Amino acid sequence: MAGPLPLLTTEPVYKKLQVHYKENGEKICIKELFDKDPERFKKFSLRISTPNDGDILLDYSKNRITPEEWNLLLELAKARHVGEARDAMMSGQAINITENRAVLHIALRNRGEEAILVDGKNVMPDVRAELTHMKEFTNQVLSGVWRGFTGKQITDVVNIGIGGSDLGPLMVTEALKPYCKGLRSHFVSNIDGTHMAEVLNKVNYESTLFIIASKTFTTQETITNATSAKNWLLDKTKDPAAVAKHFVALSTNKEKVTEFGIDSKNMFGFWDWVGGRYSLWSAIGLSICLSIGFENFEQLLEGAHFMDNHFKTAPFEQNAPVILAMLGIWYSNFYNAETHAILPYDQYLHRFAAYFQQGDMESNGKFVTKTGSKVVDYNTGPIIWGEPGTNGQHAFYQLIHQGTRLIPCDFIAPAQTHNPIAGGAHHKILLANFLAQTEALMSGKTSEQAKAELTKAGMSGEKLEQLLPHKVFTGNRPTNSIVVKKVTPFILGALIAMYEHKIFTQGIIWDINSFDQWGVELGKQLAKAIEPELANKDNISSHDASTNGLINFIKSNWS
Ligand SMILES: O=P(O)(O)OC[C@H]1O[C@H](O)[C@@H](O)[C@@H](O)[C@@H]1O
Repeated sequence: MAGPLPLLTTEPVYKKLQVHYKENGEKICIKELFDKDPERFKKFSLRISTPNDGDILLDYSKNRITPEEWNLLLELAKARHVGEARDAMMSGQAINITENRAVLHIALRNRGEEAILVDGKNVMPDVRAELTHMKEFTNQVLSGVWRGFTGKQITDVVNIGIGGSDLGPLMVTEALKPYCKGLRSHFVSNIDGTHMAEVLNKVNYESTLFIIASKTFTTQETITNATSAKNWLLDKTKDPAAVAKHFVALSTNKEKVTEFGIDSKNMFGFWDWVGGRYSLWSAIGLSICLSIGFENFEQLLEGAHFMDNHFKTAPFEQNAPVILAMLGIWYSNFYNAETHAILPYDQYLHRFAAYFQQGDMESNGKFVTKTGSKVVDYNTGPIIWGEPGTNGQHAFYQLIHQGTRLIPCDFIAPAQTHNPIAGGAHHKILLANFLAQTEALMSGKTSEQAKAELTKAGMSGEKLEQLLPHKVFTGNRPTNSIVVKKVTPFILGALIAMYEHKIFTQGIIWDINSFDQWGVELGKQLAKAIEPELANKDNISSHDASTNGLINFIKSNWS
């Protein structure tokens, strides 16, 4: 790619999209598009066939796009050189420019033979060696060869980490519970002592393995929590030798791991080219391996690798990450949608949206372009949120259906459940609700329809007229539906990678660096300054009046 990208809003095709939006945007009626074109579902949906886990269906036909806008959006992806940027990432170039690092989570799940070079060195032998280390350790723990200090078999695993060293393993462990081999998994992230205390109450020191997960091994929350766990163990065993049997570390920082007191042979490494929020595929996935077994973890990697290949080779009009990305651009940058909801109709995926809050918002929550200028006339990353269906339906869907904001939603549903209880009745109801929601969001209910219903129910006159406007649904609310056969490790890996590459593509369009996270630093710095001020009860006056007032109020409540 020759030189830096021009400002997004000066791209000729972006300008064309602006004209289209101005002339058409508010007039596009999804339902009418279906009426006009019986082939619309066929044209605006994509089936990706996996080798053994069925097809992934992405139905994006219920969106406010006509073929004209869609072609322009795909043209925009080309104009922004998404293909070249993708190839630069996948070939190990230092695309994380503010940290001068490659971005190679794809190497962690590369199942092919090809070399991937960073500064001229093939990283694949190291990746494979670490996977072998993880496999051996997992098998030792699961088979009972690895035992606690007093000879008991391990029954509980506590992952201590935060952000990318917590959310991924937690989300995947929950999502793949049906594949659990029997160990109980716990996750401690919050510095709030309650989180650690509650877990320690549940486990037995003789059969508990602590995994200290931290890329940097300097994160205050994690090191404080790990130290408390270590002291708890030492308090019970009265023997420092116990640490070697109950603590392992996942990190890029050998020196700090050793300093903490964990033997380097109990350390699983990774590299600075693995971003925290893209690290579940690395040693950070050890708690996943211990939960579902190494073979299933490999299936997760296989699924992600499959999606990497899809992203790499499929033309943009059939490329799931690019399609999702460009739809998001349409809503964020033209309709000014502020948020994007991820709504999995699968209880096991209950942390999926939370995981992508970090994945998306830490990646694309940036206001400075790669060349350092301020983004002034377009929005970057949206606010990501969501809860599993049908819980969300009974909580916040009211606003999605009848609120004043436009909220594009992704619905994710498996055709088959892992738990077909009551003869499969639950799953049929769940699926009926998923299908009904996307239909309702698109179709809405006109005043005439609502009136007919009220009349049928025996209502008339002033009462009917009063109630009528409240019963109207404007509809035309856009949704994507992502349907899979079943949430297997392979499919989950593919879905996660699909969203990762969507985020990547949007970052390229917006010309921001999706791979740093300076925004988390300022709060950390200021907390360090406040900490000593909480050492005693003295009145504080070194901050603004509000911060002083808050500190002094807290202190006055210490007795
Ligand atoms: O794994 P670590 O180094 O403990 O970092 C944990 C988290 O810290 C910060 O909040 C950010 O840098 C996140 O991206 C990261 O995931």
